[in-house]
Amino acid sequence: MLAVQNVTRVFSGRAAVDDISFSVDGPAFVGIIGRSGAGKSTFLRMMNRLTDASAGRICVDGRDILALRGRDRRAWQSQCAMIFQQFNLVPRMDVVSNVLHGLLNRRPVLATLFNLWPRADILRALEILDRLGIAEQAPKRAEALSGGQQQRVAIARALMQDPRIILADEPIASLDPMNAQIVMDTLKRINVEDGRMVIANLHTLDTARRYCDRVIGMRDGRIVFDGTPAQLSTGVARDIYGADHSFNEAATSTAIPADTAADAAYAARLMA
Ligand SMILES: Nc1ncnc2c1ncn2[C@@H]1O[C@H](COP(=O)(O)OP(=O)(O)OP(=O)(O)O)[C@@H](O)[C@H]1O
Repeated sequence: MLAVQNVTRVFSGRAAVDDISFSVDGPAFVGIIGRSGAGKSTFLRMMNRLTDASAGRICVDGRDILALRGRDRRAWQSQCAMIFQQFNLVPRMDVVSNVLHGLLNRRPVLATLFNLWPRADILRALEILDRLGIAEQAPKRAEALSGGQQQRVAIARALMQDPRIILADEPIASLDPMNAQIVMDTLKRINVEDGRMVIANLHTLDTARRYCDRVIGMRDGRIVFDGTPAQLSTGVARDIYGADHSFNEAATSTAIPADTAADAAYAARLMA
């Protein structure tokens, strides 16, 4: 399904992503880990065609998406939705309108400018919000929601595009542990129930181990680990992060403290 072949991106003579290759056969949940500056965001941005590659190919079902131009490039961008650490919602706009903005490229510009959406689109947006457990937030301004709720709105906006692949760039880096779990559970549900591939840049090892089918470790633009969560030992993690023996996994943990069991139960209900 996805074949990344010798992809490189150079900025000012320095490779941010340096000749990386890997392939993914089915709609897996892939986590990319590595310390700051390893090249994780640059890779996701190349996948989404927000950043051009300097060399290489990214083939999806045999088609090199790096070669797409104009309308084909925009069509690809709507098939591969992006979720960001800072949610990137329009803060003063209501939630349902934010979700509808997932359709921006597919509806007449003038209509979207005046926030005039077909009834079927509005109903679909509400259905998606309901699925993600935040339908009651639909009329509120996005800025009135908690971080976890805002990230779920961003996921709903992504789903509105009906994408094949969801790219998530540090989706939980700004969230507290409980909201981080709800957002990760939501992404996992979409992966499992809808069969959409998820590729997520993650900054915590326990999250990568818990949610991913496959983990790719990057260091200085290169892939230095590609395996299952079970293979991601502390020693391997130390290599990926370029840390010495003082490297402490717990410091990167987003585990939920025991006294928030009720919140965890709520997250579990969402998964049911
Ligand atoms: N537009 C740009 N112009 C110049 N250099 C860039 C640009 N984007 C990224 N870089 C550089 O490329 C390298 C990789 O950056 P990237 O953001 O991909 O890393 P990352 O692993 O996602 O890190 P972080 O977790 O901090 O976002 C860094 O050295 C960064 O400074």
